[in-house]
Amino acid sequence: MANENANGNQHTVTRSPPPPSPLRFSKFFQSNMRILVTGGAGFIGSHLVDKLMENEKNEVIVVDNYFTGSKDNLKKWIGHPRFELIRHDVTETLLVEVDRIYHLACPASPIFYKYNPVKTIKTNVIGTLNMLGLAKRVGARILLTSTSEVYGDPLEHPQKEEYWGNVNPIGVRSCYDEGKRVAETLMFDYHRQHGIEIRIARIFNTYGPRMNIDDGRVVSNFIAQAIRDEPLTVQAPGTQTRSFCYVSDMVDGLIRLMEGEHTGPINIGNPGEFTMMELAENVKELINPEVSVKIVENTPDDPRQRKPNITKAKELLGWEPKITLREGLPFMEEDFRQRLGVPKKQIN
Ligand SMILES: NC(=O)c1ccc[n+]([C@@H]2O[C@H](COP(=O)([O-])OP(=O)(O)OC[C@H]3O[C@@H](n4cnc5c(N)ncnc54)[C@H](O)[C@@H]3O)[C@@H](O)[C@H]2O)c1
Ligand SMILES: O=C(O)[C@H]1O[C@H](OP(=O)(O)OP(=O)(O)OC[C@H]2O[C@@H](n3ccc(=O)[nH]c3=O)[C@H](O)[C@@H]2O)[C@H](O)[C@@H](O)[C@@H]1O
Repeated sequence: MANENANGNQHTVTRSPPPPSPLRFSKFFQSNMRILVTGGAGFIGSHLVDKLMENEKNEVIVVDNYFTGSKDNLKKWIGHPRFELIRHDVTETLLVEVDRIYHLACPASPIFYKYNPVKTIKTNVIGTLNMLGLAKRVGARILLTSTSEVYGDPLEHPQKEEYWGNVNPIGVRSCYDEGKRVAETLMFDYHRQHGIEIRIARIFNTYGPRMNIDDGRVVSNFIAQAIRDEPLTVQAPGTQTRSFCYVSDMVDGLIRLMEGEHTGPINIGNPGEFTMMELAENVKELINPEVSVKIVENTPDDPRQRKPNITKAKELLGWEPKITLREGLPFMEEDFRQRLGVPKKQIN
């Protein structure tokens, strides 16, 4: 068996994959697909769970250690007969019987992934090894949520999947970006050596309702600051760019990748590119025109530009994002206002 990689090369697979569970082909309704979502109590994970639970043939198991996620994000499913929530750290082995593994468990906000960098590396390396071991034992297909951070501070713009990146291996972000790079390597080695069915998504900055209010990422920071009448903290120089994808588009892309025929890596993101100053101006205009913008010190190794080339996602998955930044920000504002208990001011 052979599979195409992002460069169009063939990866030779030496063994056939383990046989999947007979349930996948069961004639009579039980649950056709038993799906594990690691990190399912987090921001993207909980939206993914909502979408997967819409299909009554899916049974969903979430494992999460609640480091950055919360049971609150899943409260509508707790007690549902097709849903199970397990407090578990992916750095420990896990024995469950499943057909699909969406492997998201990993803190994503720089503040949180830098808080305990050794634990972040363990989560990416040991956590991914454990999930691959599980996939191998039960013959499950596994999808890894990798990141645009594997491109580091990119010297190529926009970033195509073929680009190998410009990553500092010893910097304060390395626990995350190098951790994800090793996780991708492990995925391909298990694929080549053991025939595991793999999928790799390279996710670009995603935002939406349910992000932690004090998550520290830029969109959640600006929205919370605008609602609280606090200055928007643009980290210097403010000309650095990001491309922001709304969470429902992201979930749609991840499911298409999982159920499609291509291993990836495939970029999933919205190519609309903004400087941080432009983002601040959009938030100001849409949410609170009276708020000020303050330039503050940046953190080391902050990538200067980031924009996905999504040709592969379009051609191979028939996917492209639908929601623009200016359409998505108000949905997030509504969620943040509700959680902060601050209604929108009436403008006369
Ligand atoms: N949101 C983005 O912009 C973005 C971009 C690129 C990649 N990603 C990737 O997508 C995934 C989800 O990101 P998110 O934005 O939802 O972040 P998040 O922090 O909201 O969710 C991560 C979840 O993983 C859990 N977790 C962390 N370490 C764990 C461990 N050792 N064992 C079990 N659970 C653990 C957390 O408690 C949390 O519920 C991550 O893998 C992240 O690297 C996200
Ligand atoms: O999409 C990705 O691949 C990665 O993107 C983000 O990393 P980053 O882009 O650095 O995310 P933010 O912390 O939101 O920072 C974005 C930009 O906003 C700036 N920023 C951040 C916070 C703030 O208050 N003000 C501000 O100007 C930062 O300097 C940076 O240039 C995520 O945190 C990672 O989990 C994810 O893997």
